[in-house]
Amino acid sequence: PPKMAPICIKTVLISESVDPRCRAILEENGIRVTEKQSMKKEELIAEIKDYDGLVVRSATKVTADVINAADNLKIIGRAGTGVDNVDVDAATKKGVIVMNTPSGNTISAAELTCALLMSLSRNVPQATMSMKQGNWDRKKFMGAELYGKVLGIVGLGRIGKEVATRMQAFGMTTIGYDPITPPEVSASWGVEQMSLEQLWPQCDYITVHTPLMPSTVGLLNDETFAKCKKGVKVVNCARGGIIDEEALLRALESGQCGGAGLDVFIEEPPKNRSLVNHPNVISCPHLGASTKEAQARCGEDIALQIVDMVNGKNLVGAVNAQVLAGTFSQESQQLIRLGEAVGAVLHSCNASRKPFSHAHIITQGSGDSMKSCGGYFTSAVLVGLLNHEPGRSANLINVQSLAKESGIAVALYFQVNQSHCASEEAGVCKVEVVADGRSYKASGSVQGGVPVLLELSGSVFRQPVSLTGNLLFLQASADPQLLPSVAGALASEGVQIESFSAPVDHTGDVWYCVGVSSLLQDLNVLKPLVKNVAQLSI
Ligand SMILES: NC(=O)C1=CN([C@@H]2O[C@H](COP(=O)(O)OP(=O)(O)OC[C@H]3O[C@@H](n4cnc5c(N)ncnc54)[C@H](O)[C@@H]3O)[C@@H](O)[C@H]2O)C=CC1
Ligand SMILES: O=C(O)C(=O)COP(=O)(O)O
Repeated sequence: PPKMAPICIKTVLISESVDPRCRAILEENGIRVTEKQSMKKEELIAEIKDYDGLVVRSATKVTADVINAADNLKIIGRAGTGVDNVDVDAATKKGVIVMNTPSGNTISAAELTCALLMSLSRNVPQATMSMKQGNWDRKKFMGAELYGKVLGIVGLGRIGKEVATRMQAFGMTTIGYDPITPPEVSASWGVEQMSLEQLWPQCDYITVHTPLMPSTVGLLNDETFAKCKKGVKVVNCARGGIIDEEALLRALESGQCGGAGLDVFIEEPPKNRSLVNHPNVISCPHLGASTKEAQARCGEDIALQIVDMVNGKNLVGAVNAQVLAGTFSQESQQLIRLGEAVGAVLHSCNASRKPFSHAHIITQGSGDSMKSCGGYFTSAVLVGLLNHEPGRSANLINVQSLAKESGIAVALYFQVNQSHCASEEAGVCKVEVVADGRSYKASGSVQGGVPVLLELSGSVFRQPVSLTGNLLFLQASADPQLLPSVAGALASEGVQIESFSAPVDHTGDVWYCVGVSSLLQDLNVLKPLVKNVAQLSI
């Protein structure tokens, strides 16, 4: 039966070194935590089976195999920013929330970027190594000032901004490119935006701060290096591959690139050490977020975000599951219960058991709630429709993609209701679904916090039917004798009638709804009395 239970997390696996505050906060909130480290993929696949939550950093590869092996998984928490190590699509399909803590390590990553820029300008790491080898080589490590140089920042989000303002203090001119951050916004923190074509030839230094995604793989490549100033120095503190590693090596060897500061690699740790070993490359083993402060923030943030979600307080940091964002108020929870219940009623009335081809959902109301609930209300109806199909485990996160896979054409409309009578102010939903060419309709509302059914396929109930408990839906020709005959048939099965809702109209085949003490083992006992019978527990 459909249930809008709060997201329940009882057990969490932390598969990497995450600040101890994370475990402490989860445990203080009654969540059992297991910590493991350096797990091989097979171990993770075997271990993840029973956990409700997984907390990772960047080393755990949460692939589709891992996600699909996790029978109870509801959340993947990333104690950090980049989620490129998580197969977010696979998680969404499975109905698993992916959540990160995007601002906890911004300052640390920006500071390391600045450290690499400064080290590149003055050869600090190379000079240190030379000193340790007993040398005193003042000529070899001649540097250049950052003052007056041009820094190109590709990706003007959180980290890009912090790098810009810090390097401006050194007298650098900061220019940049970002397809989303508006130029006037970046201008307010001193970064002039321009196209990449204009940017490349102007830069003495280039630093990248984008996520890793198809459009950012190889942003710096043979072609773009060729457009840069000879001797340009580059920094990658974002993700391995944003600067094409092979193109970088070629540019370093030709002198087109004068030096690189790398914190991240396509493969971590990199097996191919040619970049790391190049004399003009300085590098770190992915240390951008490795500060006490960043780890404390990220560990604490991810735990608090999970706890807030479990307590139905709010949803912060979800990178998929946007549909859940507006679902934490009591009113939206009630609408979700209504949507799921109406969907479940229509599912149970689909006598053909053939798949649904269409779902049309109309929300009507004079208040704002019915207008703004469209996204999650539609998903809730689909959950009710699909969750009862064998092998399906639909929730608000994955149901749109499940509906698409099933070929259901979904349409949503909103109608403003001018009337101000109490029931209509609460809002009414009308849902029509089609299966095997036959249409089924239901309309419902929330009354006194409870979802109610107002109408079922043309039969308007005299009293709203409370959509809770065990319900039987009977389609029969209108007949005053129906109630006693049904009561008799049910009694013979040990089932008592708790409520009986008849329609206003008494012509032709109409729908009745009967509240019962328990569901029937076998619906056949009612078949001689009715045209159609369906049952449901909500
Ligand atoms: N080395 C480390 O330990 C750390 C690395 N990171 C990485 O840093 C990167 C950036 O992080 P944040 O600044 O927090 O992310 P953010 O989301 O605040 O900023 C990323 C920016 O990149 C922009 N962008 C997207 N596609 C682009 C393109 N094709 N060209 C130019 N800009 C593009 C976006 O519009 C956005 O403004 C992420 O890849 C993250 O994983 C983050 C923290 C620590
Ligand atoms: O937050 C990020 O994107 C990072 O790259 C930091 O990774 P980490 O948590 O140190 O494995």
